[in-house]
Amino acid sequence: MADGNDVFDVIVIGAGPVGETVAGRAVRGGLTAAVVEERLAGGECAYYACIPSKALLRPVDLAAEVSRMPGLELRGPIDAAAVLARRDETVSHLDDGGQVSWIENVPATFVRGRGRLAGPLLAEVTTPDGGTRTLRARHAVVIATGSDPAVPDVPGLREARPWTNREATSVQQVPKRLVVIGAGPVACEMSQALHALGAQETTMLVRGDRLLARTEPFAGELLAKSFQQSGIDVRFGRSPVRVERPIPGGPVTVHIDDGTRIEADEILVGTGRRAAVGDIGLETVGLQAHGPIEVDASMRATSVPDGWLYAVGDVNGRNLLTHMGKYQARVCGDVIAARAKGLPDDLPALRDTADDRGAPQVIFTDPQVCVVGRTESQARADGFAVRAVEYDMGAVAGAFLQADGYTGRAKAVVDEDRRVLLGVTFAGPAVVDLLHGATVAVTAEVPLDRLWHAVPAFPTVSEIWLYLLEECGL
Ligand SMILES: Cc1cc2nc3c(=O)[nH]c(=O)nc-3n(C[C@H](O)[C@H](O)[C@H](O)COP(=O)(O)OP(=O)(O)OC[C@H]3O[C@@H](n4cnc5c(N)ncnc54)[C@H](O)[C@@H]3O)c2cc1C
Ligand SMILES: NC(=O)c1ccc[n+]([C@@H]2O[C@H](COP(=O)([O-])OP(=O)(O)OC[C@H]3O[C@@H](n4cnc5c(N)ncnc54)[C@H](O)[C@@H]3O)[C@@H](O)[C@H]2O)c1
Repeated sequence: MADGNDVFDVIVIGAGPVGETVAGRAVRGGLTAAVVEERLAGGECAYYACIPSKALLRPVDLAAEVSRMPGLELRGPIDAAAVLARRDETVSHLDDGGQVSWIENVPATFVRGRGRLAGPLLAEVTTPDGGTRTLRARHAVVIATGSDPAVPDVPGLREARPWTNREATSVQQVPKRLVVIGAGPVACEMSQALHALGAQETTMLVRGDRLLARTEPFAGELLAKSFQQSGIDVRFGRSPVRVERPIPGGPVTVHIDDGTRIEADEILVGTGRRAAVGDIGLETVGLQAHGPIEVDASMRATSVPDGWLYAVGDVNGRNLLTHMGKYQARVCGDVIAARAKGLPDDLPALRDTADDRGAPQVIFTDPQVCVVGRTESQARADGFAVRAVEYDMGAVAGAFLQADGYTGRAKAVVDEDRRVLLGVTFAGPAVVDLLHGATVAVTAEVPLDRLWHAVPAFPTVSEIWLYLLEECGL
């Protein structure tokens, strides 16, 4: 049984960016909270995903910018050792002391160990010394355990101990020959970063016919062109059928479905994620122990009676993005506090409405790919009266000042019935800061006739908005 010190209003299992945020909001709402973490507070995002990957990509982006500006020249290739050293700084050398202090300053109680449900409102923690600590929640338990990389069932692949995002982002010695499986954000970002940092022979095996298949087709086409120009070997319609690595850590041979094979120093899988629900005691509360935990718009697990279990972030499978998980966490922490105090729990801020409209996302490659809302094909499939307009970003004054030979494209998807934007995509250099304007327009459903009066400054790349609206007939 939990002793008096181990009873909290809210228990959060998993101290990634999402779990930390739930605790912060619940305490802000007047509750007490405990946060359980088995590895590093800060989660995948801080040490093996968003932060280190962007630290590896930023110099690549800058170098590309320099190469497009006459009069500027890099003195030599990118100094990979310096980049890796800076990467180590950005991940605090894998020391989570700063994150633990943040949690304690909330103030919330930090509990190091592996957490699992042990029945309604009960969690059991296996502590690093092998002991067990039982925590009891008065109001809610929140699962924020994130996700793990999915490794495809290719004969010999698991035995070859492939790299996942963890090894790729914490790389110490960049392999010269690299094979990457996948064409999503992980595969694209890490292929470009590692290629620029020394993986001279980088081959991407893409089972479909484009990169970033969930985005507008032109985004993947621009990216593929950029990869091919830089020397990355992108093979479409190709999958590995067998992998061999006879000597652990030695060269790896990848047999491909066209009968050819590649020898490489390392193989990286970027083939999606699985919700981290293994061995967290879901069966003790009647939930199935595989797949994302389904939740309602207040983040409550839909299949658990009495409404005390919540799930936020990657583990609920809504949108596997840090900012969307943290948004869900704000909803979740606030709604738990409201319910605990018997306050109205159905205010607009206490419901997730952003996930369904389409999350904003930036793929930090060169070119950058920024998306929010629906693509044209998604909007059509959802039954909207769609009008889609595109514009060449290279024709915008701000863009051609930005770089010689600026290549980029933008697209807006409009709901003709309501005259609001359903989705926007930008692909090109230095487009990242255009995204939030698009997010405001899409999520707040700003009518096009009002958007027309949001005049973009000259000569900025934002003038793309003017041209897209003109294409819509304004
Ligand atoms: C290479 C890569 C790059 C990415 N880049 C971006 C990006 O640029 N922008 C973006 O928005 N998203 C990005 N993402 C996605 C982002 O990393 C995730 O969406 C985000 O980390 C999810 O946060 P989370 O808190 O739900 O899970 P996590 O960050 O995975 O944290 C979950 C935490 O729970 C802990 N845990 C798990 N089980 C238990 C247990 N039983 N007991 C105790 N603790 C437990 C884990 O140790 C972990 O610390 C990237 C992902 C990858 C793989
Ligand atoms: N900058 C960012 O926002 C960013 C960066 C990295 C990751 N993420 C997020 O993290 C999550 C994971 O990213 P991801 O790229 O691993 O997953 P993903 O699901 O986005 O892409 C997986 C890719 O692997 C391919 N694939 C899947 N199974 C395969 C198989 N058996 N054989 C060959 N190919 C296979 C798919 O066709 C796809 O191209 C995503 O939700 C992504 O949005 C975000």
